[in-house]
Amino acid sequence: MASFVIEGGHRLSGEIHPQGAKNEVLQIICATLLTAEEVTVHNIPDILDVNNLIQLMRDMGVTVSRKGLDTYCFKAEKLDLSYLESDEFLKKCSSLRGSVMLIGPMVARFHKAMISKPGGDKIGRRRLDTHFIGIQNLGADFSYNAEREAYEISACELKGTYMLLDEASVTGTANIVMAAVLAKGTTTIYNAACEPYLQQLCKMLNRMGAKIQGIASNLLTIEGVDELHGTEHTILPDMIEVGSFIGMAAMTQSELTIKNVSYENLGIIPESFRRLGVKLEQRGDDIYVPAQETYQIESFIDGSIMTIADAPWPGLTPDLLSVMLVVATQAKGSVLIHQKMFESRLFFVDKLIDMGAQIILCDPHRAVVIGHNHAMRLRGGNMTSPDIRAGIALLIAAMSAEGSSRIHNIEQIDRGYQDIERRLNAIGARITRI
Ligand SMILES: CC(=O)N[C@H]1[C@@H](OP(=O)(O)OP(=O)(O)OC[C@H]2O[C@@H](n3ccc(=O)[nH]c3=O)[C@H](O)[C@@H]2O)O[C@H](CO)[C@@H](O)[C@@H]1O
Ligand SMILES: C=C(OP(=O)(O)O)C(=O)O
Repeated sequence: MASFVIEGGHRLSGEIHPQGAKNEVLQIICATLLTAEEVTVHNIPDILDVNNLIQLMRDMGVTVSRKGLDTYCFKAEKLDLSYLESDEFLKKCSSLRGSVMLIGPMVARFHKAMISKPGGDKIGRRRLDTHFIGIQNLGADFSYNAEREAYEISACELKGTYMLLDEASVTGTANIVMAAVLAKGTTTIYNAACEPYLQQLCKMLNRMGAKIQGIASNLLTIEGVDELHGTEHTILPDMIEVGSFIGMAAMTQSELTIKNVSYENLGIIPESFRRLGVKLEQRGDDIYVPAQETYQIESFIDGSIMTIADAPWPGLTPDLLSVMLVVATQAKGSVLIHQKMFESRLFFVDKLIDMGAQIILCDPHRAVVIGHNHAMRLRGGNMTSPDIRAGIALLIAAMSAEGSSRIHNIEQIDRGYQDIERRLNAIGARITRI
């Protein structure tokens, strides 16, 4: 298990470029299974989760060739369907959340799929009902093999239908869309998730010959087609990384320019940081964060205490709440951070409390943060990263802290942030991997 040693208290300066979006690329790679033709994908981040999925595709028989630093071609002409029944395949799926999105394309094109309980962050219950019920509605049979702890899915033919999802699940919507594009007839999905990740997936599928309407809304209409073709696709900048860099600049009182952020796809993220008092400017497609000695949390119009809460898109993504919570520890004022979606994502605050932060964890979903207004710096600490976003939040805390810190289990950070210590050291951080 690798660790980071961080010497805190160094200001950052200069420019940083966000990587391609992890949660988009996981969907896009799975979608390449929907055609026998070549799909070229640009701006693929070099991170653990993505590399594991690419390897899994190769193991399944997909021809994958690297065409450039961040460009790959996928050709799923023939698959080794027997591999999909192997223990090795199931074991690999269980270490990767994105693997759940193999079901939709596999059932649509090859009429069968097998999947073990997918991995990903241990941040509370992560049920798969939306995926399973949606694909069952299209006509697939699911059975649970208790001995192998795996689901077996089969379908002779998928048929379009109307469905109202019980929740706007991101990967669930992607899975159902990928199944529906090759189903007979029309599928209507209401309460669909509509993050830029999904908008990008639907746009790519349409370029491949799919007929999807309602992109960017929560009502998708999909007219099934007989087959899809090859295409080219470029992954958007990772909005969670962009938000992490905004938080990092504010906490370390640094002047930073975040380049080519695709501002129109950031939704409410910039405004949410502004509500914490963080100043930032849109400059073309960049975000400029000036060095700020202090930032003051806003109140609501009626004077009541600010709440930052997650919500399905276009609400605030839950993946940035850990970073926003850390930023609040040095703000002027108080804020309630309400993580509605996941029930174990706030427990990392005990580490921040050890570092000197003033936080009251009210219950698993809510924490009140009373900011220090930079009057007292956090102290360096020794901690373990419980999940990807708590990991980056702790890294931000350590970069702003007095003294040196150690973060263990940084594989969690590597899951989603490319070459992070090299990129941050290039703008002034002092992080060593050991
Ligand atoms: C690989 C990937 O893309 N992972 C992302 C994806 O996970 P994933 O697709 O697994 O997450 P879901 O959207 O299915 O749901 C996330 C959690 O929120 C709850 N929920 C969801 C929708 C809703 O309207 N109400 C509600 O309470 C679910 O019960 C679940 O506990 O979306 C999550 C929510 O943005 C992000 O945190 C993950 O980074
Ligand atoms: C929770 C996340 O990832 P995953 O869904 O892969 O666990 C995340 O990206 O913040």
